[in-house]
Amino acid sequence: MAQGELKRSLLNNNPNPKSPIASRSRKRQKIAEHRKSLPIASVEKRLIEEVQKNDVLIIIGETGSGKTTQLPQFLFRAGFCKKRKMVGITQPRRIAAMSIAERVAEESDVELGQRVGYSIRFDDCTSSTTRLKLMTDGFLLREALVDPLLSRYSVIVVDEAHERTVDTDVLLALLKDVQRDRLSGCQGRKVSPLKLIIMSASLDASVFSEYFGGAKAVRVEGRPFHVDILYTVRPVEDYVDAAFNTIFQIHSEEEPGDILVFLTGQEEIESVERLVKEKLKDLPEDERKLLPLVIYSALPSEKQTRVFAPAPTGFRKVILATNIAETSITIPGIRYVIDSGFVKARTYDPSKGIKTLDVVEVSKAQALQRSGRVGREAPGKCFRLYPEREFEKLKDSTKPEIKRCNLSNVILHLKARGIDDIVGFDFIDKPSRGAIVKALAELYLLGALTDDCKLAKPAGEQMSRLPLDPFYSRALILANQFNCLEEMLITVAMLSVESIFYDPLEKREEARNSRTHFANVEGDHLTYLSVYRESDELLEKRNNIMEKWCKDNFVNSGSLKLARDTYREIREHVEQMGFNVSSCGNDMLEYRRCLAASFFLKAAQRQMDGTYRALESGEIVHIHPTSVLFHSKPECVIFDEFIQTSKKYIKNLTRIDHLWLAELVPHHYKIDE
Ligand SMILES: Nc1ncnc2c1ncn2[C@@H]1O[C@H](COP(=O)(O)OP(=O)(O)OP(=O)(O)O)[C@@H](O)[C@H]1O
Repeated sequence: MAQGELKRSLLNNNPNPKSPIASRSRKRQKIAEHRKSLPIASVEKRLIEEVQKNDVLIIIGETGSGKTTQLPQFLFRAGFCKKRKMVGITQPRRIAAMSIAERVAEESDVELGQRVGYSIRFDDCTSSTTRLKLMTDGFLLREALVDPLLSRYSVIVVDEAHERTVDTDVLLALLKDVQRDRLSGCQGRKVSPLKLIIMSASLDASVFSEYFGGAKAVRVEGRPFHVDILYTVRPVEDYVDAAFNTIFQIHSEEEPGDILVFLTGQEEIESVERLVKEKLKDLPEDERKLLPLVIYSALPSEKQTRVFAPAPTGFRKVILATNIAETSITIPGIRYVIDSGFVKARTYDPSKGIKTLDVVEVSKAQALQRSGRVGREAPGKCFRLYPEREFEKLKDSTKPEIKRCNLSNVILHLKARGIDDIVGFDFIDKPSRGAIVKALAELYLLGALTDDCKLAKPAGEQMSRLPLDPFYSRALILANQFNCLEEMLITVAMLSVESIFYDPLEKREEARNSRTHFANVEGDHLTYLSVYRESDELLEKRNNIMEKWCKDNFVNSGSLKLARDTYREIREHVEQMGFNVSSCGNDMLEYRRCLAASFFLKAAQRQMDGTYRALESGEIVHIHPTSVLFHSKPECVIFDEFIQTSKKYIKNLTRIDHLWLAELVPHHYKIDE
């Protein structure tokens, strides 16, 4: 964003500049009073003293006690932003970084993007005057590649550390190094020491304390308002049904106030949204004032932020959310939370390269965070759709993501920072040796590492600079040689977002029929290319018909928009790397050969019985029903994803000639004798 440019209001509750001065000052006064009443307000002095005394401080406080919004302002007041230094506050999620920045700007009575700003992928709302910067932990990790000492920051606050995302874990490890390097005046530069604050409401402080050599932990006692926790008497048979019934029970029996419902994924959310809308049609006029809204990660930011806007007068909002709304954020007006007790969790089996997406029980820490979305502005209620005895049996916390994900990206990042001993690296929780070895081997085969496991030049360096899965980065580097970079940029952008197409359950047939004109016999990658190109032509004509076009073709408009943003960002990256973005025109053969050379570790061959064998792992797999190749079943394909749901499926496929593999990747494949 251009310096100083103003950002739209996310929360829709910024003072209207045209409103009378009196109302503005009333609002300011209200905010000031509210801030004073927060539990953290009474310990400002003590917290600042602790930060001054300790290089690493762990702060644990109840949800809503004011950690995230107040601590940055305390630090600003205490002088940590003097000499043009910044305080950086990281969040695991984009939506939290944006909405908290807006709240802190409002409380500080400054324009967003000036003293208080945020930086997330695709959206930089900071300026040269920014002193308090909210960002995702992934964003700070990338910044550390450019500025290894993070020299512009005096303090980094890592918020919601209990989530233990892979980015949080790697960031904490790097920050430990940065602190040491800054103390020892590394790289001949004099940089003042870096303070690190780790925060959460549901943190096992001992893990972090030990990791940082006995770091001090302080507790902020108290929460703003009481929350009633209600459990079911017996386990429910179907939590989606139970959630639906609870929404209407609250709507008819409880005092006014909005409802936040935690479900597991987009499909579930859409189905409850539909059910709610249908039921509302049958209700008498005066009982219909319920407004369903949805929020999940595949929605573009501007749609996600709709949940923050107040409901029209007399209406009650019911927000159907995934765990994206579980931590950090305050959605004004929420008085009731419904916790299904379930979440979708990703795991990865490195030996087979297979991802699993399972619906699993939440941990106690997650249940606590969910109930913590109420009781922030007023007393609230949390309806847990499971009995109390089931709650007691839940795991305390979720398994750290680093122990259940593909490590290629992490390793590439560490290598780019000059860290070569990955097995000996000081992770908070060490990933298994097998997972590390597998990722190292994969990176070597993809050309990112040399045979002595050093970052390969230039390919490995280029791959580490691209904010992408290493397979996609390789595809872009090769596409530069195959003269199909334009097509590959689109492909990678489309593959980087969640489900471009949506198939509503009751309209599955209609959805598939409406999309047949995009379908390409060679596979899904070319099909995505057609969708993108058609949307390009449409945008050139008229922007406002895009939504309708998406609806008619069952294209997920949110995902398409994200893909278009991703395209622009990656294009900028590759251009900065000196690549010339050329197109292969109609020569799709070269494009498919490029895909084969890029995804050669994800190739599968048809078997006599119509199933496929993944050449790398030897696993028997099936073409996913959403693929355009589901019926034609070509002899050999490359795929993007290997995922286990009801069966082992391969998704996003393109037909290739198996002889290409030996020709294009002779170091890995040999021609059959
Ligand atoms: N956007 C907002 N609109 C209205 N009130 C808000 C908003 N953001 C924060 N608040 C108020 O400020 C309080 C403190 O919020 P803050 O996010 O700092 O708490 P926290 O301790 O970090 O909570 P959590 O552990 O859930 O992240 C909330 O309880 C709420 O009363």
